Amino acid sequence: MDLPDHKTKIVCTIGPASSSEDVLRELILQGMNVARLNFSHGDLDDHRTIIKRIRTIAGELNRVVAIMADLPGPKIRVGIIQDEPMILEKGAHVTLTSRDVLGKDLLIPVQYKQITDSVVPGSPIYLNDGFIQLDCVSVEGEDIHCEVVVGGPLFSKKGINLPGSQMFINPITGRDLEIVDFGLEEGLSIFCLSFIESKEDIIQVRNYAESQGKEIFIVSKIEREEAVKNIDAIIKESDAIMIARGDLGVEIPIQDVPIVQKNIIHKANLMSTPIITATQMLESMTGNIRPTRAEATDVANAIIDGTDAVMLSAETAVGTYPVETVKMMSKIARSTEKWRDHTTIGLEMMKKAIHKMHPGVEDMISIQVNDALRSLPIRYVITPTVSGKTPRHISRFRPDIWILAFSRYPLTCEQLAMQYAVYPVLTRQKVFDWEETAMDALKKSDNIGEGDMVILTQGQISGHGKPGGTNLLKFIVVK
Ligand SMILES: Nc1ncnc2c1ncn2[C@@H]1O[C@H](COP(=O)(O)OP(=O)(O)OP(=O)(O)O)[C@@H](O)[C@H]1O
Ligand SMILES: CC(=O)C(=O)O
Ligand SMILES: [K+]
Ligand SMILES: [Mg+2]
Repeated sequence: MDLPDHKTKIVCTIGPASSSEDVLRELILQGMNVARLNFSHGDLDDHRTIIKRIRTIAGELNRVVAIMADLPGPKIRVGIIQDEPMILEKGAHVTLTSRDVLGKDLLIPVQYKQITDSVVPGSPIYLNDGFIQLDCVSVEGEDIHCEVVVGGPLFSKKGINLPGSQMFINPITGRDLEIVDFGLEEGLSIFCLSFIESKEDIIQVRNYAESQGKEIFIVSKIEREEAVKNIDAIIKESDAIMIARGDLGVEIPIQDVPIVQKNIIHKANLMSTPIITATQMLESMTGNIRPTRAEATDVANAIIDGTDAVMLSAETAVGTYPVETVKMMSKIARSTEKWRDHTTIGLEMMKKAIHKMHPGVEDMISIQVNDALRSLPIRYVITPTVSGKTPRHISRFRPDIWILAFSRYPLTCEQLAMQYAVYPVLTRQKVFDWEETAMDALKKSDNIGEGDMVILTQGQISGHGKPGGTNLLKFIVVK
């Protein structure tokens, strides 16, 4: 077992800068655990090729690399601008139009027919992740006349945000479901839902996959005010959460993003729901070999907040230094985790909060394990798992040793790839004696020696041969 030197997981968006075999291999070697494919960009054939390539290389390197399909959702975009960029000057008058035209002479096509119903005079309209701001002056047929409040260069296909305006598109689009079909055909199980507002959006996609006999793992992206309001129900219904700060930082006041991030991470930790912090983490490394101090600090703070994974977007999709960026992220993670190992603040807070909920057997097991880790020289926690639940429960305390999650299920292993401190190990055959299997694997790879102590969690198999919940802890001293 080739255990990494940091326990925070790294998600990389794969794009033109990172889809070659060489770069993918380096990304994996430097610490990428999850490859994110953004289906807002690229065509399906390209994505299919990249999926195959990632699987081949991960297999060669004997690493678990999860593949995550990020669905476009109802993101509104600018159409095609003829002479890019179109320069929008402060105070200028421009026209957005839902007509199917090429963008030129301060006329900007928009790929959302009902934009004329969504906005009213006075509505703010943000372009390009909020870098450009327009105010609606008047709506006339299919045209919206606007004044530029904050100017800048505008390129084709950039996103449009209409915070506070009523939207007339369902968060789950027909295109999203087509991509779910494609993903299922390619054997993917992890899907990110963009711009969802309530748990019903999650249920809709889950039911859609179920109607095809497939179980999927849903990462709910929090990037709308409505989703922040409904966060408790959304976490309950989701398999994982992503704080998608790119759109979120335009949809809600940017100064609220840090606190929303902290609150959502804490809630997700309590529910043992894996959480990804995304966007602009090392943004300046898209073009520079080193990040800013503020960016390095942002990555560290997200880890201290309790994030399971940190995500790279443009940095790895289109940046000049994709491999160096992942390397930098790994280094920041390692350094931050070293500090965490000397503090018990997180553990105590989490224990208190869990006792206040209605803890179950697995909650108590996870507390016991983490208490034991503090008092005994334990090297690993071994958690045989079907669904991934037990390793997730233990992981939320952010232990300083690895949780080795042995599973027969490849999809469970993939889904655990985004979980802090969890190292998934795929077992090829049905295992009857987990103690023997796990100890053999550890000894074979020199991860353990005589006198070392490990914890094994186990569940009982019910009369029907179905696995029950974990309810046993065993302390093993290696002989
Ligand atoms: N498969 C791809 N092909 C081409 N460019 C890509 C691809 N994936 C990402 N990119 C580029 O990388 C940039 C950053 O990626 P990111 O996933 O954050 O996209 P986005 O469109 O800003 O976000 P989202 O659609 O998730 O809200 C994008 O603006 C796009 O230019
Ligand atoms: C990742 C993403 O969609 C965002 O940050 O908006
Ligand atoms: K997307
Ligand atoms: Mg987004």
